[in-house]
Amino acid sequence: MNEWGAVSIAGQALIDSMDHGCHDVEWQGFPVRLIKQPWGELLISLHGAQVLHFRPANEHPVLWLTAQPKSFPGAIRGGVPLCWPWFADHPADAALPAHGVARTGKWRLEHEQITESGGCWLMTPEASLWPDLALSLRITVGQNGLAISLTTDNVGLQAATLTQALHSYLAISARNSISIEGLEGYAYFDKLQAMAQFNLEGSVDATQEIDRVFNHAESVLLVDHGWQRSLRIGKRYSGSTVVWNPGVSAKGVVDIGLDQVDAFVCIEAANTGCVDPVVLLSGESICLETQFTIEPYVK
Ligand SMILES: O=P(O)(O)OC[C@H]1O[C@@H](O)[C@H](O)[C@@H](O)[C@@H]1O
Repeated sequence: MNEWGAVSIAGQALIDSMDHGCHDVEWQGFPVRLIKQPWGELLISLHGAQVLHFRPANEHPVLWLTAQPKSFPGAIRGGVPLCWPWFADHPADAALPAHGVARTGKWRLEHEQITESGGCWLMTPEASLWPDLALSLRITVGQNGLAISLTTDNVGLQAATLTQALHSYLAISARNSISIEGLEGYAYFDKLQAMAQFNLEGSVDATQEIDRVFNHAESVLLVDHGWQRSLRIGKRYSGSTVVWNPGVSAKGVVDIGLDQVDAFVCIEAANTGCVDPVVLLSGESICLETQFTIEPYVK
């Protein structure tokens, strides 16, 4: 527990050791920008342009972060990894890394603006991550919470197809203390059943392993009865909502483990191959966005 009575994240000791302000520091061997302000805390990794941590003042963390990341330059589990320019396995080449190349790419901070109630950060890759596709990331903190927008521009001469996700690891008090609202009645593909298609009857049960891609373009409400918090997960330009928790499959996964599987659920704004792959003509762009907003808790 920290001074606000909130649960600590894996990087909390580092955050607590720093003064208010903005700092370039190292977390577990990864270069990060730590922003500590009266409005809250934000930790951004330059490796992967990944928001690792966000906590508005006097709140529990919004995002979960592993305490045992793979060594640099591996993919960091937690926060909001960028899956791009493909989500899950590459459709044609199994040798390519799952979830693409953005989450392990080198990024730089182009612009930072801090305000009384939040701020804005613009990031770009240090070098092109994929032929003919330019990428940039905007992170915005305001009174309404956190928004992350990933913009892809087709700077080539041919049309390009991509899939992508903002793979949010949302911190929770416990899996059996939450409800996930807004997906009822929607069609989904179940990765645990060879991508068979179903319609969701009732609400999502995330107390056990779950790996589903919903054909769903709306927002989701994550109600945490343990923390008495409602978190709205909004999005733009996304027709797929992915819900993932590894359940018992986390056993032996070094950067999760069975002790942590109860501490998060992933609800991801995505464009997936089975629902809404994106085709960008030459000169076109798409801005995939996810937003996290704390709303009044209603039992
Ligand atoms: O271990 P990774 O590559 O970060 O992926 C984690 C999970 O990410 C989810 O988005 C996928 O639906 C899962 O199938 C996958 O296991």
